[in-house]
Amino acid sequence: MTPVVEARGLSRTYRRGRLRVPAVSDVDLTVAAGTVVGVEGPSGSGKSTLLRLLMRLEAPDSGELLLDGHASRRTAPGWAMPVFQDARASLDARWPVWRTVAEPLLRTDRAARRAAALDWLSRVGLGHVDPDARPRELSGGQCQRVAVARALIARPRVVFADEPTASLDATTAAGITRLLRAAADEHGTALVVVSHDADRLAVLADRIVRMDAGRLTA
Ligand SMILES: Nc1ncnc2c1ncn2[C@@H]1O[C@H](COP(=O)(O)OP(=O)(O)OP(=O)(O)O)[C@@H](O)[C@H]1O
Repeated sequence: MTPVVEARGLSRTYRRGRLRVPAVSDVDLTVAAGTVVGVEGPSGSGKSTLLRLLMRLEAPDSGELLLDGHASRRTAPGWAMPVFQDARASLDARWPVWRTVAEPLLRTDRAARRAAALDWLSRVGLGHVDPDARPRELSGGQCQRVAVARALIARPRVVFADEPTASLDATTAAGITRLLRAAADEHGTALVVVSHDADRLAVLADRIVRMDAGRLTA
């Protein structure tokens, strides 16, 4: 079967003055449908840069990235969903949270979208939050859960998540971990999850890879 994500020799170097900082060096990574790959590694080892390359938010200096076997830049809306490290900044400050959660449900009518969003807010443990609240009225961890709900609501083919449980207490983090795992098991979503939390990754991931100074080790 064609992997959902196939990276070959991805490299990305940043310029800092006269210096060249190799953030990601010659990374090969394959992620099949229904599998969760955990990415761990020390701060500054290139994990977030790798995710941005896989999401095609940045172009690599060299290497190849195939998504569902295609090298073209465009994927269908909602095909790949992100959960960014700074969740609040990734949410539209002007939108009520229900609308943000429902955003990937492109063609559904408004009442159905709102109902689905309320259901997902409840699944991520935000059933008690006003669905018309704006992100500034929520805590960082609540914004993170809004981002997870938005990422999963339309059953995407792949989710790229950067520290999706970092600002959550242990019980809430366990609930979010179960939802991510269920997306893989029940809907065949592929997930790439960056986390500093080795225990959580051990529960969530089928395979854990480690970034070290831009290089990937098994
Ligand atoms: N936009 C940028 N411009 C210049 N250098 C950058 C940029 N983004 C990242 N870097 C550098 O690339 C390297 C990898 O950074 P990256 O954010 O990918 O690491 P990380 O493993 O995600 O770190 P953390 O765990 O702290 O989030 C670091 O040396 C960082 O300073």
